[in-house]
Amino acid sequence: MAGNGNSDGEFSFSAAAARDALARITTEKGTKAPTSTDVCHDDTASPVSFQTIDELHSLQKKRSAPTTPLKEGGGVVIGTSGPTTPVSGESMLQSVSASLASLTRETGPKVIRGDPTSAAKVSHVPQTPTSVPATDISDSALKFTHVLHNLSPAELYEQAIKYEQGSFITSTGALATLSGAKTGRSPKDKRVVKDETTASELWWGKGSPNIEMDEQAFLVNRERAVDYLNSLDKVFVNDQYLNWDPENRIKVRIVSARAYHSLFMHNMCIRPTPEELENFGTPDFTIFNAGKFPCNRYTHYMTSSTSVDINLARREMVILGTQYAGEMKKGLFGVMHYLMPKRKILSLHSGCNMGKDGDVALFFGLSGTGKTTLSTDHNRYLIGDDEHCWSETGVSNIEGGCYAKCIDLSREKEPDIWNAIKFGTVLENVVFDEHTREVDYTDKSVTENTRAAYPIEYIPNSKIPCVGPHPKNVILLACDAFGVLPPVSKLDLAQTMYHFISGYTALVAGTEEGVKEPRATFSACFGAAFIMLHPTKYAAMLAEKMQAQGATGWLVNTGWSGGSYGSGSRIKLAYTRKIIDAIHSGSLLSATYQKTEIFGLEIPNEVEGVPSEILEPMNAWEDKVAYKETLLKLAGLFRNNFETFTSHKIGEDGKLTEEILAAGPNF
Ligand SMILES: Nc1ncnc2c1ncn2[C@@H]1O[C@H](COP(=O)(O)OP(=O)(O)O)[C@@H](O)[C@H]1O
Ligand SMILES: C=C(OP(=O)(O)O)C(=O)O
Ligand SMILES: [Ca+2]
Ligand SMILES: [Mn+2]
Repeated sequence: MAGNGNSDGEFSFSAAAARDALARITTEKGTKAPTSTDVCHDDTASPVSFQTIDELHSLQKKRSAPTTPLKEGGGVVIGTSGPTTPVSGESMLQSVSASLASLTRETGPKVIRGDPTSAAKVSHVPQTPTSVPATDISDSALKFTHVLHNLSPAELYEQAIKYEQGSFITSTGALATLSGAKTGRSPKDKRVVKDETTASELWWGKGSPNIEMDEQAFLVNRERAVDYLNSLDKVFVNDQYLNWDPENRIKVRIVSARAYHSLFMHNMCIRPTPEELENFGTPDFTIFNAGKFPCNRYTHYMTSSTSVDINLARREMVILGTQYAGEMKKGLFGVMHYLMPKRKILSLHSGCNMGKDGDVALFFGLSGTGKTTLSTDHNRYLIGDDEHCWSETGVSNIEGGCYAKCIDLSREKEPDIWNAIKFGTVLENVVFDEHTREVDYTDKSVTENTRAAYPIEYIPNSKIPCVGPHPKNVILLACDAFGVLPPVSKLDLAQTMYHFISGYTALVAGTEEGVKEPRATFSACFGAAFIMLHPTKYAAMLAEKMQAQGATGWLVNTGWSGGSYGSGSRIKLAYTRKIIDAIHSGSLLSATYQKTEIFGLEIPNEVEGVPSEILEPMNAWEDKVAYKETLLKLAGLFRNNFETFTSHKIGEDGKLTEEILAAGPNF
């Protein structure tokens, strides 16, 4: 019989022995309380060291060892039964108090470490010792804010389940949560403070994701968020890092109201060691996530009750009116798109993995094109699924976790993602069986954008630390729902830049209301929503790096074949994986190629494991006239989109700019 661990395969259990193991009940009556020597026990039961239920409970939890001893009577409050983690204590609390301080009143919040419901003896936390005129004292200054600092996943589970509606443990141990009314990002509600510096540095105007607000409006929203957070019994504070490149690591602090948000960022950012946390000091960037609380439309620049505001000068981000956790991750990505190019480092909206021989591939693409799915490859080391940096020395992941789509997730097609959905993983907006807690990944009742956020080490072949050498292949992913782009084509540098700047994908608008026209999306650098500078700045850096490293560009269509959405079908994931394998191995480089009309793309005649009929898209279409019309239509959309860039020079090289302009469709 399997499972009992006996080497000879036998299982034995003596009922008599088990009965004897029970401590005997003493029935003796007497005035004196029984001592351990009075209690009759046999040699299999050990003496108990507790006399009361409270004592028993106090034995259950061992205090986490702080890396430095906390001062006796030093004023830092540590909960005895509330969640605790080893940190620097006093300096951390003072730093958090400074983060949470109102900018309009003279006294900051009083902060205490630990859960407000814990039985901890609460003593005072030292505040900035200013003597405040009585008229400036407000009730909010008299109140304590409990700080739950860098809790562990287990502690965050307990917080979520106790206090946040819609939090459940699924059958595989993940934490199912609801993100509330917003189940995706709100790009129209993004605001960036336009000041003297950012006015000239950032990309503003048509096509730009940066919608302006002024410093004053930012401060109004900041105060709103901080007052909201301080009005709560407790706030969660995460101190973590971005970027696995140690030279260019950024310290981030996330202050939030929900355990869901804290666990999400615990998984998505880089987790500090206890020693690093102790020496964390002042963060480089702080998020105030008050997403449960709306912004006020009477505030200048506000057009809805949602606002995601970035102030680069203050190094702060404020979130009001959306609880979708992805705002925090992608908001920080935007900040990196500003900070990194200043250091001559290129930030990339791409997945990244590495083969056994150290060959690195980047996977660019808009949402839903396959960055996460294709970078998670059992035969390769995962460096990251979404946000990277490319510096003088190679690539590094910005994050410490992955954020995978779960809709229609299957164990067969995506085993590593499937297996990563376990204890510690945040599962957003999925539907599950109320009794078994088994998740139905096909259910879109809450949203189609169901997600799993897990630490990168949950993928068995992740590369820790998440860094690698210079990329050999740069793969541009497009999910072409028109079905006219080839499943794979090899690009020269000018074509790579043309398609990088275009940032094309086409998805289907609404799958529910029957067959609809695919909608083309062009998003510069495959991530216009997150870039801060003009797209040509990133493009020039990419061209320079690809040229210097001799990297090859590829365009891979992970969308439709044999017709547009409705008549054709999505290219099988198994075929796309074969195509990607052939790129990684280098075998696709030695294939014979032919050039397509209009787009001028080089397509291979053969790819191992892929039916050759589908490699030239026209072959897969029955109606050749419809194919040609659709192709021309898409070419027109590309041309219109690129018009805004025709007046821009890419880098120093005037020749490259001309070549890029010529690398688009010809018709
Ligand atoms: N041929 C294909 N190539 C890549 N992904 C595919 C393919 N067919 C279906 N899919 C599905 O499309 C989705 C791709 O999404 P994802 O990898 O999360 O994109 P991104 O990370 O770029 O936002 C996944 O749900 C995946 O299962
Ligand atoms: C989290 C996101 O990334 P992606 O869809 O590319 O995985 C997003 O765009 O909100
Ligand atoms: Ca994205
Ligand atoms: Mn992704």
